[in-house]
Amino acid sequence: LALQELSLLCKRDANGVGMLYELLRSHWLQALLKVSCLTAGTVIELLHEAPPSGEVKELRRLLRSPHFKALLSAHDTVAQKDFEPTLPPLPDNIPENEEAMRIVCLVKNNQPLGATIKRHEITGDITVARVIHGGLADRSGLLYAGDKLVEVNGVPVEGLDPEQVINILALSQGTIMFKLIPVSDRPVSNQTTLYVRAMADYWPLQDPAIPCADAGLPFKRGEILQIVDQNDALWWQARKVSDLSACAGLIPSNHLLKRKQREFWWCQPFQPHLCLKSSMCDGLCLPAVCLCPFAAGFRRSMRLCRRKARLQQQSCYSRCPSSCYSALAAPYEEVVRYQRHPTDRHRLIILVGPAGVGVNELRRRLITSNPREFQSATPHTTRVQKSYEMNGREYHYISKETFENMVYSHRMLEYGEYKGYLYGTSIDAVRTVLDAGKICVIDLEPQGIQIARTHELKPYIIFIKPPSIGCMRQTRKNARIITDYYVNMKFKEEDLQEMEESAKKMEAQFGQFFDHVIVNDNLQEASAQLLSAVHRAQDEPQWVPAVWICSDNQP
Ligand SMILES: Nc1ncnc2c1ncn2[C@@H]1O[C@H](COP(=O)(O)OP(=O)(O)OP(=O)(O)O)[C@@H](O)[C@H]1O
Repeated sequence: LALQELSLLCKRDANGVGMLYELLRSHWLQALLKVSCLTAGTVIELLHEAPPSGEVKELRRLLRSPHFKALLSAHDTVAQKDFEPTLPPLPDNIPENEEAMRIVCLVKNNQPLGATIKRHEITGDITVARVIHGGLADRSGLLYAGDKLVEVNGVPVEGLDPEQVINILALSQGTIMFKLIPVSDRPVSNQTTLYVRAMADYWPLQDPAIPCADAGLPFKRGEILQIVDQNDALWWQARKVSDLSACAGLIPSNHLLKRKQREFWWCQPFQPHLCLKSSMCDGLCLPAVCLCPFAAGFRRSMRLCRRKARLQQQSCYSRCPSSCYSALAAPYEEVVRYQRHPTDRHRLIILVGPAGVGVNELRRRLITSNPREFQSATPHTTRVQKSYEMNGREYHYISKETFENMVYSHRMLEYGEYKGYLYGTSIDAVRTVLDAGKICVIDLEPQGIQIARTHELKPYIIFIKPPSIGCMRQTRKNARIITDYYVNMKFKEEDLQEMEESAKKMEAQFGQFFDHVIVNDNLQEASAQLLSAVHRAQDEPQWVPAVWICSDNQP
């Protein structure tokens, strides 16, 4: 309506003076100016006096609704300039060259200021070193990296140490006033936000090199971080994706974290593809025969062979401090959000866990729940086929030479030797299941994870974790552990302890690769959790390594 009136006025009066006069006298403009000065309460009062038409009633109802009231109350606060706390007046002694000086007043609350300062080695100037994204200083939009501090709360900073300046800030109450010379050429940030998976743990409070420990962001391996600032070669700024509303924190840059790891991690990097030599005696019980069509991958000899792989790996665990791992190569792994297209192949599901935790029990239950949807990969072996077995069902029976060729051409996800025969799970066997449109579910020693992590298989890795020992004593009363000598042996106290220990080591060494963790306390609940995790992995967006998606250079 207002626009229509305006265009009419324009047509009537070419030189504009009359138009302006009429415009200022117009009812609609006067009403508009009046309303913008009124508080919400007054509007509602005015409506009471108005004749009770349908529109008035509706407006009254709208104005009384809680969200509208909140909006109007915010408007009223601003309209009445009802700010708190009241900022002090600007100082009288503003210098002559005030153009070059900026006075910044910030109200102190429980939050940290969100900026760090440093002293220039030669000039001794104290400058803002960095402003933390999302922090108080950043949100004020008044402080920038490179601004030179002249005064803090009226105290000249010339000649002071950064620590003394911080002391002044720490002691000040209410408001903080900075007098500063703005940085002449503020860097234009053209950085894109990057998402990474942390491949190591980081505790800023234990890092003597961090410029400000309180501004550090602690993180654990496997956590996804959003990197918002990489301007500094050594200290980046990041948030956790689990808490994007928080203000960013400092993390060591890729280069710095690698350097730290080189300093602290003296052990040999982990070698993922070990060939395991058996030193155990023969003459054990035969595996129980199971003719169900999805028996592949549950064979006892295969499991015992894998168990030995684990035992051999123990020697590496005992040599290493907490974090012996090849994260030395890449402390952060760039990740992207990936959602499988319904027509794409399914993601490989890998279950990892310490011996006896229930990996096979859970896998078996999952496959039995819907064999048309889930299937295991049939392992390969060099042992002789038994009369009741069928090639490709229990195992693929191949010669030692063929097996070794598969190993050399990196076609085995994991393999080992047991009782003089080779056993292994091949990438081809996984591919066969995936090509049939099924979800392939395998269990793997964690050492095989690195080989399985390819853009083709896009594995989703689930760690099956034991509950507390007390809990296992209760739940594992009827459980049976597979050993070399006994088929059905009850769990002993040492077995439970070993399971707990082994789970801790697996988490410490490989936790960064686990997409999901299930505590196998109650079997039914754990099975239900597994089923929903597997469906989520296929149908919902997940963080995956960026190279899987931008995969031109991927094997
Ligand atoms: N939550 C549970 N409560 C009770 N018993 C369980 C639970 N999970 C597994 N079990 C039982 O524990 C025993 C060991 O489980 P399972 O054979 O699946 O272990 P595993 O992790 O596959 O070990 P391995 O690596 O030796 O094959 C089985 O008897 C199984 O039924």
